[in-house]
Amino acid sequence: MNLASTYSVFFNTDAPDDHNSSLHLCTNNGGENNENCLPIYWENLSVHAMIKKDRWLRSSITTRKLLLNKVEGYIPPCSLVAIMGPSGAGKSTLMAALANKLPAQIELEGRAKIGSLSVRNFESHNFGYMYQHDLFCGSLTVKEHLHFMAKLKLDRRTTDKNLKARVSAVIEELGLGQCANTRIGTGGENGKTTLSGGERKIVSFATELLTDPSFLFCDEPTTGLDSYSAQKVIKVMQRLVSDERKTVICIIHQPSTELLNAFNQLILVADGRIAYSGPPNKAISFFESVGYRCPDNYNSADFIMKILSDSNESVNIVCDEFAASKHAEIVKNAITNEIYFDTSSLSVLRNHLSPFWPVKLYHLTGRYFLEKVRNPTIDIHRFLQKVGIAIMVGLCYLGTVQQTQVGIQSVQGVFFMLITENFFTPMYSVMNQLPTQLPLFRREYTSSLYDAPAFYIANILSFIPTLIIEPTVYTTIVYCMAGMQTDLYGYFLTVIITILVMAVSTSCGYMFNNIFGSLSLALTFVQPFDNVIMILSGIFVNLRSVPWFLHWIVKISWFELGFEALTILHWQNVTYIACSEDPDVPCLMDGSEVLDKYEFKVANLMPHIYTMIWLYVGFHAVSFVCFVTRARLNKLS
Ligand SMILES: Nc1ncnc2c1ncn2[C@@H]1O[C@H](COP(=O)(O)OP(=O)(O)OP(=O)(O)O)[C@@H](O)[C@H]1O
Repeated sequence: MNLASTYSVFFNTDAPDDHNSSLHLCTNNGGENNENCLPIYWENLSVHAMIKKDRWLRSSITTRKLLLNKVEGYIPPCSLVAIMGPSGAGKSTLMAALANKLPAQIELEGRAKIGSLSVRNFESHNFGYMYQHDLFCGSLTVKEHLHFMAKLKLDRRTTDKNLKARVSAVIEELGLGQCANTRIGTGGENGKTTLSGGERKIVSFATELLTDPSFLFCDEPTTGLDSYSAQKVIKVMQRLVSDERKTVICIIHQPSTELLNAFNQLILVADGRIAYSGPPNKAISFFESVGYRCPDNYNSADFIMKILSDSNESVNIVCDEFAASKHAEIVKNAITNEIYFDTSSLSVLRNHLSPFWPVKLYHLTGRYFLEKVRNPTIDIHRFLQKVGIAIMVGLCYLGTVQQTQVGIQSVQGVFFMLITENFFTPMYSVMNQLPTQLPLFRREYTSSLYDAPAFYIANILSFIPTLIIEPTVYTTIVYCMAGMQTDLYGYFLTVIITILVMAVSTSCGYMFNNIFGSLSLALTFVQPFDNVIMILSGIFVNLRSVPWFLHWIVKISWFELGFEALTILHWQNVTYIACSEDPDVPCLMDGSEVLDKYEFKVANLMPHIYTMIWLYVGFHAVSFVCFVTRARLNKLS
C-alpha cells in the first residue's frame, strides 16, 4: 500500500486546489514518475547540546542540554510545510536535524530519514538551506553574489550559458531585477546604496534556489518582509512544490491566517516536543478539543503562539494531548508503514560533480579581492593613512640625509621608520581582519561550498596586491622626501626588503591567530613576542652582548634582518663620510665602519633576504596547518 498517498489525503484535503492536485499526482505516483519526490520522517529523535562548562577541564564538566525530546513526524512527498513555535522551542534544531545540518557539538539520537535512507546519506547539494540570519560578502552586488554562488555550487558540467541563464531565471522569479546591480551590504549601512533587510532575505532565498534542490529548508524566510513580499516568497514556494515537485519546509513567525493556510502541513514545536502536526486549518479545532478555544476574529497563529508560550503546564497538556490524538496516530502509522523506495535510481543521490578545486580557489580569491577593493574600511583607509604617515616621516627627515656623522643617524632613522611601519600595523591589521571573515567562512564551509585550504590560500592571494602596493608607496615617498642617495638597484632592493618585512609580519599575525584560535589570546602572546623581536634588532642592544639563549630569536628577528639588510645596502659602497669639526664627536670614516658599529656583515645581505622568504613561508605553513585542523575540528572562533 502506498502510505504516502494515504497520508497526503489526511494532510492535504484543504490545501489550495492547484497545489493539492499536484501533490496527489505526485504521491499517487509513489515516486515512480518523480524519483526525488520523497517523504521525510523522523522517529524517537532526540537532540542534545554538549555544553562544556570549563574548557580546561573538558570531559569532567560537560553537560547535556536537551533540545528535542523523542519527537516524531512525517512529511509527505512534495509538501509545503510550516514549522511554528515559541522562541527557543527547538524549531531550528528540528529543521537542522532533518537537513543533516546540526553542528558538531550537537548529539543526535533516533532516526531521521528521507525515503528509506538516513538523512546522513544526503550531501549538502541535495538540500537548500536558508539560515535564519543571512551572511553575505556585502561588497558584491546581487548579481555578482548569485554568479559566485552558482560557480561554486552548480555541477561542474554546467555550461557558462546555462549558469548565467539559471542566475537570470532566479533573479526574475524573485523579482530581484531592480536591485540586481546593487551591492548587498552588511546590513549596517544607509539603505540607499545597499539592500534592505527584506531584500537580503530574498537574496538569501534566491541563493538556495540556484541549485534547484529537491528539499528546501528555510528558517524564517518571511521574517522582516512586508506582507506583499512574504506572499510572493510563499507563492514561489507553492510553485516549487506543485510544478517542480519539491518539498519545502519553513519556520515562520506570526503568519496571517491566509499565509498559514497556504501550507499543506503545520508542525508546532514547543519545549522540544511536538505540540501539533497536521493541516493548518485543523489546528484550531485540535486546540479546542484540548480545551483552548480561539476567540472569534482572533488570528489563529497568534492564538496558537499564545497558548504555547503561556506556561510549561499548558505546553505539556497540549503536547500530551497531541501524542494521544488521531493526528499523532496518523503520523505513527505513516512511519510504521514506511515505504521502501528503490534508492539506487534517486537522482538526488547521483554523483554531483563539484567544481574543480582550482576553479573554487579562483572565484574565492576574486571575491576577497573585490571585497578589499570595494570595502574602504578594509584596505583603502589603511592605505591613505599610510600615505599620510609617509609624508609626515618624509617631512621629518627632509634635508637631513647626508654623508656626514650627523647624517648617519638620519639614514638609520629612515631605515628604522621603514621597518617599523611595515612591521606592527600590518600584523595587527590582519589579526583583526581574520576573525571578521570567519562567520561567513564557517557558514560556507559547513555547506561544503569550499574547503579550509581554499579559504586560506584565497585569503593570502587576495592580499598580495596590498602587500606590494603599500610598502612600495610608503618607501618611495619616504625615500624621495628624505633624499636618500642611492641607485635604482638600491631603491629596488629596499622596496623588496620592506615588502618582505610586511609579508613576514602579516604571516606572523595569521600564525598567532590560528595557533591560539582567539584574537584576544593571540594578542596577549604576540605583543611580548613583537617587543622581543624589535629589541633584538641591533638598534637597542649590541648583538654581541645578547645572552646566548636569545641568539635563535636574533636569527629569526625579521626586524633585525630587514634593518641589517637595509643598512648594508646603503653603507656597503660608501667610501667616505666627513668627520665633524668637533673633535669630541666620534668619527666613522666610511660605510664599513658604520656596519662594524652595528656588528653587521656585508655577506649577510642576500642570506637575510632568503631567511625572510623562508620565515614568510614557514609562518604561513604553521598557520595553515592550525587553521585547517581547527576548521576540521570545528574549533574556529
Ligand atoms: N549549540 C547549542 N548549544 C546549546 N544550546 C543550544 C544550541 N543550539 C540551540 N540551543 C538551545 O536550544 C534551544 C532551541 O534552539 P532553537 O534554535 O532550535 O530554537 P528556535 O525554536 O529555532 O528559536 P527561535 O525561534 O528563537 O530561533 C534554545 O534554548 C537554544 O538556546
